[in-house]
Amino acid sequence: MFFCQCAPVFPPFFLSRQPSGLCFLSVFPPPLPEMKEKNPWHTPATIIITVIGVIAIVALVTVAVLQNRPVLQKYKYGIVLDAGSSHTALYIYEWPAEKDNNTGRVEQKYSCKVKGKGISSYANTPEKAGESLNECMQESVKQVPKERHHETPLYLGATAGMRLLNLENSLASDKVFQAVEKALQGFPFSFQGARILSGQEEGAFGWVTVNYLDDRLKQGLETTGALDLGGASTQISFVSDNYDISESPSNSVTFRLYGNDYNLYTHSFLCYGKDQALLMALAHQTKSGPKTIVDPCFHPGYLEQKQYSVLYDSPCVSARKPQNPTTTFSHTGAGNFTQCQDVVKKVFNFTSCQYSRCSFNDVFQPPLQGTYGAFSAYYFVMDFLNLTDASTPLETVKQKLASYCATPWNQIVQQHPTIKVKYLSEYCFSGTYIVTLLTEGYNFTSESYANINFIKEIKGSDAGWTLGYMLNLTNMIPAEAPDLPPLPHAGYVSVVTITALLLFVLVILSLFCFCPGFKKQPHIV
Ligand SMILES: Nc1ccn([C@@H]2O[C@H](COP(=O)(O)OP(=O)(O)OP(=O)(O)O)[C@@H](O)[C@H]2O)c(=O)n1
Repeated sequence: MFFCQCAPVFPPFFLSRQPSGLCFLSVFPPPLPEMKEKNPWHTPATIIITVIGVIAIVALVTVAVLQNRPVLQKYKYGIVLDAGSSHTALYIYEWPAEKDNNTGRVEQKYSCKVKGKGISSYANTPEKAGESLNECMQESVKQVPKERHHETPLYLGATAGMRLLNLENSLASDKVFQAVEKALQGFPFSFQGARILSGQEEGAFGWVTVNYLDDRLKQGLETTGALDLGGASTQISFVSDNYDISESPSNSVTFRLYGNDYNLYTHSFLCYGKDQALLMALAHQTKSGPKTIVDPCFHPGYLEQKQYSVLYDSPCVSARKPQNPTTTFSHTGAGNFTQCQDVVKKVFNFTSCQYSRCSFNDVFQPPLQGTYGAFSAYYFVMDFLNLTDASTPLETVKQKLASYCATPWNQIVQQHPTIKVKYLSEYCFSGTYIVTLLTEGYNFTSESYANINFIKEIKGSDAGWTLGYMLNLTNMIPAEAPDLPPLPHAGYVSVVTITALLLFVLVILSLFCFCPGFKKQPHIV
C-alpha cells in the first residue's frame, strides 16, 4: 500500500482511492470524477509524506551529528624539565583527553627558559638549583588547568652537565638532585622523579621526537635521523639498513612503534657539546701553559684575559692541565677558518678504529642514510650565521664561515649590539666546530650535507629529547597501530547527510513518476 494520488497503474489494474485516503488495487476503473483544477501539494497524503520525510531526514542527520560529535575538547598535560649543561628549559605538552589511548596528537603548549645556568653549576650551592626552577614552575601552575594539576606528570631529566658532575663528584650531584626534587615536590603536579638520562636515551628520544612530530612513525614513512648538539655532549641517531647490530650492540636501540620495527643506531659523545669542545680546543692550545695564545677560532682584534683554573675546571680537559701554568692567559684572536679547522680536528681521534667503520674516537658508525634534522646548538649557531638554508652548498658554507671568522672583532660587536658578548665571540669557533664535526667526524660529504635540515621546531613543538621522553614514559606511542574508525567524524556526518538527501530526492521523484496526480495537471474530480 502506498499513499499517493490514485491513478492507473498497469492496465487492466487500477488504483482506486477510498474515502480514508488509502489506495486499493482494483480491476475496475474508478468512477469518472468531475473535471476540476486542484493543487496536488494540498492533498493530505502528499503533505503527510513530505512532513514525515523532512522529519526523518532532520532526525537522521541530528542523530549522526550529535552521536558522533567530538565531546567538548578537554586536554591532558605533561611537564618535562630539560636540565641541560648550559641551562634548564621547561616544556608543557598537551593532548586531547578522550584520545588518551594513543591516537591523539601531543603538542607543545608552553615553554619556559629557566633563568641562570644549568643545575650542574650549583654544585657548591645545591639549594639554589631548586630555587632556580621556581619561576617557570609557578608559571606552569597557571598554564595547566587547576582540575588537571594532580594528574599531570612532572619529569626532570638531566643531561651531559649532570653526567659530568656525577663523574667528577657524585656526592655533589646527589645533593643537586635532592634540592631539585624537594623544590618540585612542592608543586601540585604528579612529580615522577628527577634523573640523569643516559647519552643513548638522549639520542634515541630526540629521534623519536623529530619523527613523531613529522608524523613519520604513525604513517610508517621513512624516518629522518636526529643530530643534537648541546653544550656538553652531542648525539647522532639514525636508522641504517646496512647496520649489523652485533658489531656494536651498545649503539643499537630497537623500537616497535605503531606496528613497525625500527633498528636505530645512536651514539652520544660526552665532552663533544660545543662548550666542552671549545674547552678542549683551548686546552690543546694552552698545553704548555703560555701567557698568550693567538687563537684562529676567534676574531682578529679579540682580546680577553682568561683564568687557567676556570679553563681546566671540567673532566673533559682536567687531565690535560699544564704543569705550573700562570694564573691567567691572554686569549687573542686571529680569525682564520682553515687554521681553526686544524685546531678543532685535534680534539678528535681519527686514527684508531676497531670496527669496520668509525666516526671518531674508536666509535662505530654505520653508513649515513636519508635525511637529518639538526637541532639545539646546531640550529642556534647556524641560524645566527645565516647558514640554515639546506640549499646552501657545503663549499659556500665554508667560504661564508671563513669570511665571518676573518671579520674584525670590533666590527662584529658593532653589527650585533644586542647579543651577549660571550655568545658573540664564540660563533666563529662554533660554526667551524659544527662543519668539522659533521664532515670529518660523522663523514657527511658535500652531497650528503644537503640532506641536513637545521631545525628549531616542528609544527610548533621544539625539537629535542623531552617530547620523546614523555611519550615513552606515558606510553603514548603504542607498539601496534591502533584501530581507527573507518571514517572521521566529519566524513561520517557528510555521508549520512548526503544519503538522507538522496533518499528524500528519490521519494519525491518516485511520487512524480508513479503518481500522475502529483504532476501539475488538471484533475478530474
Ligand atoms: N640562542 C642560543 C642559545 C644557546 N646557545 C648555546 O647552545 C648550546 C647548547 O644549548 P642546549 O641545547 O640548550 O644544550 P644543553 O641542554 O645546555 O647541553 P647538554 O645537552 O649538553 O646538557 C650552549 O652552548 C648555549 O650556550 C647559543 O649559542 N645560542
